[in-house]
Amino acid sequence: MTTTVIKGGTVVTADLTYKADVLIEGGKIVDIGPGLKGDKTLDAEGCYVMPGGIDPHTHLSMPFMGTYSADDFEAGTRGGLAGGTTMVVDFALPNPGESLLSGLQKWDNKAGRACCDYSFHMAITWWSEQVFDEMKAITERGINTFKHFMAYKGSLMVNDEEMFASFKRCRELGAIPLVHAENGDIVASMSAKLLAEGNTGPEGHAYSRPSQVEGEATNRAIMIADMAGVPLYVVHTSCEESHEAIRRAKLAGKRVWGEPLIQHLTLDESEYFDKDWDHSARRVMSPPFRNKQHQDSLWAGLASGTLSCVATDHCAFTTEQKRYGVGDFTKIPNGTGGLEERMPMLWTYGVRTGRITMNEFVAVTSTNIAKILNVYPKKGAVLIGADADLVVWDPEKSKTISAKSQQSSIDYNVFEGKEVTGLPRYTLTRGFVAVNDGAIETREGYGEFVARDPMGPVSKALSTWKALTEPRPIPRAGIPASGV
Ligand SMILES: NC(=O)NCCC(=O)O
Ligand SMILES: [Zn+2]
Ligand SMILES: [Zn+2]
Repeated sequence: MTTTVIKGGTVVTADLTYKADVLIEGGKIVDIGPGLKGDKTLDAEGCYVMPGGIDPHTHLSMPFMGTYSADDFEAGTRGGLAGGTTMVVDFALPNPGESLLSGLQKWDNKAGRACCDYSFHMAITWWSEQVFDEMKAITERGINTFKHFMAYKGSLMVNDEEMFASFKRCRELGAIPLVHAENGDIVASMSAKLLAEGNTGPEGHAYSRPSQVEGEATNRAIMIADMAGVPLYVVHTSCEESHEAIRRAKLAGKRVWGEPLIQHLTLDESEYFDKDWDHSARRVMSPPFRNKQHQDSLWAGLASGTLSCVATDHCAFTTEQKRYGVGDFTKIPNGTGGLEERMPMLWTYGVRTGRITMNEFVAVTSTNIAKILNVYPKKGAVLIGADADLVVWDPEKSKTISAKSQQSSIDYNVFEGKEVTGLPRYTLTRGFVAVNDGAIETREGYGEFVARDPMGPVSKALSTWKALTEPRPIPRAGIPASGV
């Protein structure tokens, strides 16, 4: 078998920084140390050798709001690799009333085109005995996370009773529930009022989803998860109110993780006040972009560890698709791109500004989520035996982000014109060099499904603690427990 050596670089992991070569064989890391030799050499002089990024939140070819998100698994993962991401986790979305297994089959079919490894979260969009039963079959297929939409009333949204039932099932199975935390009833009511008052433009989207809507839902989901006895992962945490709820829960010993998006960290609400309808509509996503105070809160969360992972929620729509919502902001397909930009933007606005360290960068782009998903150290690590999903990061390489040179298939880029410094020289997916000295040489269909076992360390610990402390009957002399 041929070997590849990454030579002369500095290995950067979530907790260490040291000079070493990395030797790869059969898609795995087989040695780390000085003076290594291989059949093929990749020059990493002046570069950092880091675990490839894991994006835990994408929607590729997602049927949504009367259309499909425009980037499929090929274009999405090609963009990811171009920006240093070597694994994506997409959401399998059965329609309400549809079997989870048939929903999964559809995503299996689409993901066959992926250029890097991938996994799925399963969405719970309705509740029944069938869903309860199929959740077990889903975990046996290597999926240990279940997503719940608290928003999108009338389509994907589940109510508290359904969420509580599903969370309890997650606990039995050792799985982790995820939530899109926005109060869908309030959003629907506020949207109707705004439209009736003539607020039909894209800014209406932001007005209909203030931060309280997110803070309330986040806190509610945390409390429901605590009563069900499961950990909770809150996707796209965008504001202080939601972060506050997560922070408070963490300090109280609850097992909760928050996931800010690169868009919320670096783009703000002023985008919605642009005079150009297309400009504003292209940035419509849920939750919407927030103000600088909320952004500061998210950055502080990454630095302090109260927020855990930076994702993209990559869900790209063309301008033509966005125009479905001319005259009614509730019809603008929600979503933005970011797969190619996540790592360079976070490096530029996080590491280069001193908001986070290089090791924290690795933690929040890769290692933390690998641990949460229970795939560490196969993924998210530079260790002997780990998959050779690596990025050789050139901290001096710069570019200006532009739709003209992007991998995504859409006609604009929400980060257009941003100058980034810090880009991959090489990106390796299980040893295959998909980005070669900046050239994109991805292989469609190369990606493999990554199965994830349930009952990861946190689920196990919390389950043990909840079993120890659960309510018990008090034995009383002369009173039978059965009441007979
Ligand atoms: N975030 C967004 O606006 N679109 C994708 C679906 C979701 O995650 O809510
Ligand atoms: Zn969402
Ligand atoms: Zn999403």
